[in-house]
Formats: sequence, C-alpha cells, structure tokens
Amino acid sequence: MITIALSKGRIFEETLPLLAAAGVVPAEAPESSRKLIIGTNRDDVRLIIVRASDVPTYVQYGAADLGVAGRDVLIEHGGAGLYQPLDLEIAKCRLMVAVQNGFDYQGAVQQGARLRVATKYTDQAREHFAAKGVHVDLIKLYGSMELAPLVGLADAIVDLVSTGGTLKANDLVAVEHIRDISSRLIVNQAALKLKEEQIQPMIDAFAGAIGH
Ligand SMILES: Nc1ncnc2c1ncn2[C@@H]1O[C@H](COP(=O)(O)OP(=O)(O)OP(=O)(O)O)[C@@H](O)[C@H]1O
Ligand SMILES: O=P(O)(O)OC[C@H]1O[C@H](OP(=O)(O)OP(=O)(O)O)[C@H](O)[C@@H]1O
Repeated sequence: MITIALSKGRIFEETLPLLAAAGVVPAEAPESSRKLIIGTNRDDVRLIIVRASDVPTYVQYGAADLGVAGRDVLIEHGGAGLYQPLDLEIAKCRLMVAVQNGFDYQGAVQQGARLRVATKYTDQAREHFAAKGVHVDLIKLYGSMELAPLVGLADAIVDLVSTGGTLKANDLVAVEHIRDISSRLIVNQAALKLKEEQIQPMIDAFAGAIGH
C-alpha cells in the first residue's frame, strides 16, 4: 500500500492532474467528505488528508510514503528524513513582507527602529531580518496575518502573496520579497528504498506530467 498525504483545497485540486498521470483517481473529494482516509481507483494507493503544515511530518515519520507540500512549509519543517525529488510548480506564490499603506517601512529600517512582525513563518522571518540587520520582535500567528497591522498588533507581517488581492482588500502593501514559493513532491527516504518498485513509477509519472 502506498499512502499519499495531501492538504484540502489548492494542493489537493492542483495535484489531481498529476495523480491522474500516475493512474490514480480519488474515490471522493475531501471538500464533500469528512473522511480523512480516501481510497482511490487503485487498491494499492490511498490518500490521507492533513493540514498543509502537517504534510512533512506525516511523511517524515513514514505515516505517509509521499506528500505534496509548499516550500514555505518545508523550510519551516526543516526537511529531515525527506527526499524532495520534484518541484511540481503548483500553488505558486511569494513570501513577502507587507505593511499598512502609509507606514514608512524603509524609514523605520534606516532609523534602526525595532519592528514588531507578525507571521506564521517565524524561522524564515527571523532569518530574513537577521540577514538585513533589522531588529525585530516576532509575533507568532496561525492565520489572518493581514489583520495584525490594522489593529496595532504588529508594524509588519511576513505572509504569502499571490494575486495581491488580500493585501489590497486590507489596505496593506508589499515592501519586500523574501522568496518565490511553489509546492514539491516529498518522499519518505526509507519508503523509497523499501517500496521503490511502487514509488519510483509514481515519481516518474509526476515528472512526466510537469514536463521534466
Ligand atoms: N494565495 C495562494 N496562492 C497560491 N499558493 C498559495 C497561496 N496561499 C498559500 N499557497 C501555497 O499553498 C500551500 C497550502 O495552502 P493552504 O491555504 O491550503 O494551507 P494553509 O491554510 O496555509 O495551511 P494550514 O492549514 O496548515 O494552516 C501553502 O503552504 C503555500 O505553499
Ligand atoms: O494574494 P492573494 O491571491 O490574495 O493570496 C494571499 C492569501 O492566500 C493565503 O491565504 P489562503 O487563501 O490560503 O487562506 P488561509 O490561509 O486562511 O487558508 C495567504 O495566507 C494570503 O492570505
């Protein structure tokens, strides 16, 4: 049995065509089912539905053989025990620093001000500001980062931006680009050795589907 860990929403939807290329069709959609283990048309393949940030953990410990996770999540996780054979070029976005319209970010940085930064991505934020020599107090949040500057919780946020619609709707502007993000196929290193005959063809099918 091969177990693939996916999160609901964009990762599940954007992985569907890649699964199809490997001959795998889920028996149901996670949005319309409360089931966390979803069968497929193949007796030897099942999907488990977990939080996006939990996908690397399930694969690291071998509870799933394969998974799909954003680079944002993989960097925070650290990548221990994971083989990352493919950038799937799905769920593309950018990790950025943003502030409320009118906040003089460059001025604050030049004056050496200590900034309060709210984010879910504390490791990447810490590294980014340390490299710039900017002093920050990091405030860990788990979602809706865009709210923090509006209610005085933070001067800036570090969050994902795709269309820019969420920033715009909340009167925020992006001031720095940290990195481009896309999702990767991740594989448990031990599982790849033990189940190579089943897993390698799946990696090859995914690679073919994205034109590699
Ligand atoms: N607006 C976006 N456009 C494109 N890709 C995105 C966007 N937002 C997030 N992503 C990517 O998709 C991945 C999954 O995002 P999703 O919104 O499904 O989970 P999440 O809500 O960030 O995670 P969790 O449920 O663990 O809090 C992210 O890790 C990121 O790599
Ligand atoms: O630039 P945009 O196209 O507006 O996308 C950016 C938004 O997308 C992500 O949230 P998501 O839609 O995943 O919501 P969630 O994190 O609350 O699930 C991210 O955290 C931003 O809030």
